[in-house]
Amino acid sequence: MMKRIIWMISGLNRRIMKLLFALALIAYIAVWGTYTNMSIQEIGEMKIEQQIEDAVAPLKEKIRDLEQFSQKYPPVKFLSEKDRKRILDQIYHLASPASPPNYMYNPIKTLKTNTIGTLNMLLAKRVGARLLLASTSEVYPEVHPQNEEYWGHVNPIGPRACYDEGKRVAETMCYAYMKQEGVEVRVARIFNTFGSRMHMNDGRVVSNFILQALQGEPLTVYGTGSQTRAFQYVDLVNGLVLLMNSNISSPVNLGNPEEHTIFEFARLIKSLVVSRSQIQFLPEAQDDPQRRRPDIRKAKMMLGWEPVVPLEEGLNKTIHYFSRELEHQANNQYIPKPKAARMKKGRPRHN
Ligand SMILES: O=C(O)[C@H]1O[C@H](OP(=O)(O)OP(=O)(O)OC[C@H]2O[C@@H](n3ccc(=O)[nH]c3=O)[C@H](O)[C@@H]2O)[C@H](O)[C@@H](O)[C@@H]1O
Repeated sequence: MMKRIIWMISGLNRRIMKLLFALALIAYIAVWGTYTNMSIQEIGEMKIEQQIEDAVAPLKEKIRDLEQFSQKYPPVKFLSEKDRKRILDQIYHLASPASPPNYMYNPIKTLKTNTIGTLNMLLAKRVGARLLLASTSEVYPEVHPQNEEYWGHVNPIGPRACYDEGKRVAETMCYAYMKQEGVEVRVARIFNTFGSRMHMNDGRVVSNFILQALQGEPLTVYGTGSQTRAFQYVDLVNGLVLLMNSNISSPVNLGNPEEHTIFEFARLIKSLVVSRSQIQFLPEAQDDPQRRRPDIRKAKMMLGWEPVVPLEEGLNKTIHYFSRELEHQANNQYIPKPKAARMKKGRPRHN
């Protein structure tokens, strides 16, 4: 074999040998020339590019791995309408100022909350959510006691109209959406509810009287104090949850049927606080409903709900909460003031 190769090389003549050598030399010069013609800057750039390439390579690898990983819950925006899941299995629509001085302060806002706000909530139809509207005893002052069959009697141009007419139209909207669009609605007509964590400047009678009694100020009774109310502790929330989860789509009263005159109520709070405050009679509030007591037979029968916390126990809890808040506020040098309702004309008197 070796002999054969030597024989082949020796067989090439000198001319061919020279030609091969020249070609090899040209090729060598061409490659070296290209390299040496590159500027130092270009060589530097090449090196940086190479370094970037090296750093990015593992990241590219990682992205390829992640792309193979199938997500259980991909972002909602990438899903088709049919596959999108909703969190709102239920909506509690409780928004609205509730204290008369508050809702009368900005009647337009009160109306907007109860009308436009309720319409917005009724977009529940888009997601198939069930909507519970917090309505009010204010839809029916006039007959006594109030059961759900009574349709109410309100003054559409009075100072309370922004609230009670607002709530009435909110109920109307709910039932229109129920009939036309199939929205599931629940309507709770809530009667005078109070409790710990209510705002001290709320302006309703419970917070006003407790605050006045604790601060040694006169308890302000509007009118003669012979008007009545029935007060419910905030454990009423259990009634809302039961109603939401029931199949009752017609309105249901939630409240405590234990009825007191406002004067009796002022005396009760004075004694629970052990306060030396006087009772002061101010002019009657305009359009003030004179008698109110819920008929809660429907809630008892259909929801198995009735008030659990007795009035005095609920008041004691609230008094305790308010006195702690007052201590806290005193440290911050802030003195809360009870808010006054809109009055008929007249002079204050004391008993
Ligand atoms: O909870 C209800 O069923 C409804 O009734 C309340 O209205 P109202 O009962 O007039 O609430 P308060 O402001 O607490 O007044 C109760 C009674 O106490 C009187 N009052 C109020 C405050 C006060 O300092 N002194 C006083 O004598 C009022 O004139 C009224 O007769 C509110 O309108 C709503 O929050 C609610 O929907």
